[in-house]
Amino acid sequence: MRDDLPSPARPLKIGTRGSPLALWQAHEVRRCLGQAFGLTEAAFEIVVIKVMGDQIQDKALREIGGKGLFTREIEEALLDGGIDIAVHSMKDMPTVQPEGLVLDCYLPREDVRDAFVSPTVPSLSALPQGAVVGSSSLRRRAQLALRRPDLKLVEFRGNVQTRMRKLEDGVAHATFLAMAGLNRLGMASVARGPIDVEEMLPAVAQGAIGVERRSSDARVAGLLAAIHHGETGLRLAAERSFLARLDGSCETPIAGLAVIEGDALWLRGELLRPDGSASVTGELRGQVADGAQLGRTLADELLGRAGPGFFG
Ligand SMILES: NCc1[nH]cc(CCC(=O)O)c1CC(=O)O
Repeated sequence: MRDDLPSPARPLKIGTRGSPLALWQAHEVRRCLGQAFGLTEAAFEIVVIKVMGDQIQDKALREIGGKGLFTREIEEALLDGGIDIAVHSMKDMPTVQPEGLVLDCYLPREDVRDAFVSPTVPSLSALPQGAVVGSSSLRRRAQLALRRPDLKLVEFRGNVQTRMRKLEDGVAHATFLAMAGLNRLGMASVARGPIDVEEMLPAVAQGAIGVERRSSDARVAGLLAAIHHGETGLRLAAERSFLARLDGSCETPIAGLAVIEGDALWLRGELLRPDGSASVTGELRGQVADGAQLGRTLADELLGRAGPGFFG
């Protein structure tokens, strides 16, 4: 193994998108591997890869459609050997990986909650009647429309700075961002605070970073095993099997969250109509090791209650 470690002469190539959050995540994986194996930064090379989802800024992503808008080019680089590992926000990852790739390494999960962000309004419940909220997340839009049909929703994309500028310009009174991203970028102060998961159930895998590799690469598998966080993996196994059973895509508003309490895993899920006119929620508890099965069972239960044509 020692002979196989990355070195400045043969660096491990880490593929990532170029956004500030993506770069932070890639640096964090480098830091964890460096610490686990006593390697300096020179033993790694960060390779920034442009993805389709970053190049289109003027449209809601669901209008462009298709899964993997943030991952396809990175996975192609992994498959053709241009990079050795790929670092992803698990929230943006399709539930099925391309032939030849595996995703079984997760860093410890950050805060899973959404943040309420507004220059003028102190909290979600303090939003006045008819206030304008910016979000392009189908889940957040549907959750808000369900609970607060009086609010006006407008599309909102771009990085944190762009969104803050739009708020300052009065384009909307408030927006939502993941606490995880804000915490990682040292920007938690832009948030008024986290929203309880009881009030807004987060996206499946929110706050989790995953590292993908080639299935055939035993050397890299050994490196990644040393930094894998087991509890995060068990939680994501449940959440992602829930999502996979629902065939969750960018067009379906779905929320899901698993937490581990001792030997028990507690999975909550929510399906919404995109216009927020209806939702079905449910929860299941079971053994930690049965997470994937719990996810499928909860998905089937919610789909049964939703009935055909629920998503419209
Ligand atoms: N869809 C974009 C995206 N993917 C991951 C995060 C945040 C970090 C995370 O959930 O790990 C964000 C931005 C946001 O929702 O605010």
